[in-house]
Amino acid sequence: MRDLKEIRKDIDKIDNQLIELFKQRMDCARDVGIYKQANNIPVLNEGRENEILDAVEEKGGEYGASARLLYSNIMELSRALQHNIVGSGKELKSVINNASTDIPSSGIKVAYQGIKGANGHEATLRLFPNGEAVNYKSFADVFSAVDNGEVAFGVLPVENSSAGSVSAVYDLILKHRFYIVKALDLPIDYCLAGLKQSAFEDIEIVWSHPQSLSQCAQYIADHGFDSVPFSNTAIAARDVAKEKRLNVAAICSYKACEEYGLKVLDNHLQDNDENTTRFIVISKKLYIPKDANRISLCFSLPHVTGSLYSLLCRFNSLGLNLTKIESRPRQGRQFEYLFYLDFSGNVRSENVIELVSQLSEEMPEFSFLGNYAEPEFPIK
Ligand SMILES: O=C(O)C(=O)C[C@]1(C(=O)O)C=C[C@@H](O)C=C1
Repeated sequence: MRDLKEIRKDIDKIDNQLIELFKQRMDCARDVGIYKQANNIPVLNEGRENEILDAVEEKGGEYGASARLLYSNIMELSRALQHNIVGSGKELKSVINNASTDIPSSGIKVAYQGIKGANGHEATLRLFPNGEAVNYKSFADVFSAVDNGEVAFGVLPVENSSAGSVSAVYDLILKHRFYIVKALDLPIDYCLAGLKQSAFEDIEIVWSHPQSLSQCAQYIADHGFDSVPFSNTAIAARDVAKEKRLNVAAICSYKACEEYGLKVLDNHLQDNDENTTRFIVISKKLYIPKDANRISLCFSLPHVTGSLYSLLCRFNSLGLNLTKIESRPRQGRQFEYLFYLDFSGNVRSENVIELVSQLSEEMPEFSFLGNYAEPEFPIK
């Protein structure tokens, strides 16, 4: 066995050589950057990178896979350097610099999906206490209303703490790419809402939105109820009141129960006590409030080996905290995905805007979706 001190001496010697070579390589990358800027050539050259990665993997022998990983990181660093030289992301920087900081709070219409008493309605009232809440039948209708200017903003649920993402909304976000200007985690508390003349023992069937049925799945199973999906919790409550069947109740908010003249037959049905749903506000116009602390992006990945891995490394190396990553299959393209990503930060800080600008140049179908203020913890 070799002596540890001796081995470490060797490592130090090799590192001294490696760091010199690394500096020389970065100097070359900088020179390529200057050449690329002068000749208007894009920073990323996937073909060249793949050639280098294949060659080092082969030459790396038993360490081939590790050599590939090391080089993909090195080239990531060369690209970051070159993006600074060529001044990447000019368009995006100008969009961000021209964003307004103050979101109008009164004299505006705000769209939500469902009817009065729906969780979306409650979220809208909390997000825009002085706005006019306007209801639409579907999530797609909310997007259309924002698109054609019928309303200034739209409020949409994106994720529930126990039932997961609302994938239909993510698909619409990725399709329309409106800006996200606010977000809120709303505590969700469900009751069992029946007719005034019903008793708890009469109930055999529950009506609600599939997400809500899923958030109360254990409760429903424990009581042996049959469940029927509805497009919205408040619509389920309204229809229970309309159809007058003694054995049917809605799983809905306390507000919806009251709104449609129903009686609370049981309380707090959600399986998880900390049940919350995250709502976002979409807008055609970009607003970036001064206290913005969350950034959303969407893109697809370049065809470079390990591109998702190296993307995550970039956030990690800047100490930026990813709060969400969601992938959705691209329509009509097998095994190709669009990514939706949220992270903590403000684009007014230099390292954040540099990273976002670099990604805007490198990620196919990139969109900056917004930088908005979101409370760290659910409101009560
Ligand atoms: O060869 C180039 O075009 C470079 O910019 C150099 C380099 C590298 O570090 O090797 C960096 C970025 C490119 O995507 C490809 C390769």
